[in-house]
Amino acid sequence: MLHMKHIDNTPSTPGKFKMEKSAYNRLRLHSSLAKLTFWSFVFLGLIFVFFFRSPSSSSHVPSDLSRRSLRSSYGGPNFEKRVRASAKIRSRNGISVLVTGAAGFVGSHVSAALKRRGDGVLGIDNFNNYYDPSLKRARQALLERSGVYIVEGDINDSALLKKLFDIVPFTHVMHLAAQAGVRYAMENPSSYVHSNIAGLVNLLEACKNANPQPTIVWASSSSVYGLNTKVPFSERDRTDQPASLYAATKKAGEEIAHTYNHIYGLSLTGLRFFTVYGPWGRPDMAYFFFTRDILKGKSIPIFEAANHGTVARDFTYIDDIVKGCLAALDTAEKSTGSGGKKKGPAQLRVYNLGNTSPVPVSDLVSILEKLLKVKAKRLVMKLPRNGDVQFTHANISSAQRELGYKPTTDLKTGLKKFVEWYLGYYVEGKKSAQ
Ligand SMILES: O=C(O)[C@H]1O[C@H](OP(=O)(O)OP(=O)(O)OC[C@H]2O[C@@H](n3ccc(=O)[nH]c3=O)[C@H](O)[C@@H]2O)[C@H](O)[C@@H](O)[C@H]1O
Repeated sequence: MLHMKHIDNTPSTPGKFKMEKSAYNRLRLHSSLAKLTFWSFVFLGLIFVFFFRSPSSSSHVPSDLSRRSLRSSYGGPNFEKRVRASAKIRSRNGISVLVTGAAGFVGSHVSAALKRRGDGVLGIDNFNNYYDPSLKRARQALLERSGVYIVEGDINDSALLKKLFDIVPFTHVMHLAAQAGVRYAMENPSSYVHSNIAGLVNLLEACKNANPQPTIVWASSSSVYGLNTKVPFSERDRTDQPASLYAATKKAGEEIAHTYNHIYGLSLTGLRFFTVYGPWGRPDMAYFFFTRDILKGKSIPIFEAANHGTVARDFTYIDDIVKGCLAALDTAEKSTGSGGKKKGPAQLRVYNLGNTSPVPVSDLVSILEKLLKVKAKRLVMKLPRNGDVQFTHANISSAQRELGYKPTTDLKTGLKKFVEWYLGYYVEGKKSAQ
């Protein structure tokens, strides 16, 4: 009102008042029309957004990945049928397990072993290209033949995880999806945070919300012992001086596991794997690319510590690791919570799964030379400061006592099996090793 009065009584030029007033009225009419048009557009825009947005893009779905996944292959009766069939328990006292990273090295072996003994197994894997994805596809094809379906998706996709738990009341989760490799962390640090931290939290969120809550067994790493010098490494030793971001994310995973156990009553068992090797292994690991490069006649870098110090690893054969994983699943207690609420204290465990006999890297090369019948071109180099530690050695007394874990394969026997597989897969199979 005051505003109007002020305008009405303020002619700019004498004699022009009347005309100015009608011009002002026209102006007001125009501005009202403009406002009306503007708000109509806003309103229509809101209606458009409301009706045409994907139903899966509601607030609990965090990323484009989630939207894409639900729109495309996930969902529908055929998908649910495949998921249910794969997770179906076929033995008395069997368990139903969601295996993350099922197309990976350890994941594919564990999935196959569970399926063989009649457990229900559903895999999930994002098939990323950290190493040759065709090897992951070949593992997938093998599992497919034994009735294990691997859903192609990321553990960061909470809508997908929720959907899987809605379809199957998994009793257990075997969490093996991770960004592995100690040296690659300097090249791509965020992939470690994405998979080993954000992915783990996302998975634990899905597990804690599930009803019933599953029991979780997951892969930690020998690298958490970092720069420790006291050997063999025991679970009671300090783990607060990691030498790589990989190790730091695995250590963080152990603390995150503690939190979810404490707040939500999730039963959690972390397994500290010691340099796992064997058939269908990871091409980024030394024993694997040494084999490839020895056969190609390329030189191989062999690390040594200061003053010609030996670099050694407690190399552990895949079958021994698989037995440890299954024993951890079988001895784990149930989670105590339901639908996000803790009902009582739950089990929280961590075990070393190693071989207990460290072997110098130069000896590993000698074994490969004999098996391949080719002399290696050795290029001895100083251990780079990019994540490697000088040695690892597991004390496995806890796993022995509580899981009945007893490794039986020495490095020579295990590498023989690896080389047989390698030659069959790459040389006879005429595939190119990348
Ligand atoms: O136990 C683990 O938790 C980790 O094990 C594995 O790490 P590592 O034990 O470092 O295996 P890997 O790279 O095969 O090097 C083997 C040896 O070769 C030496 N090495 C390596 C490369 C090279 O060019 N030359 C060399 O001498 C090197 O110094 C080392 O002594 C997994 O990759 C990792 O994901 C994690 O699971």
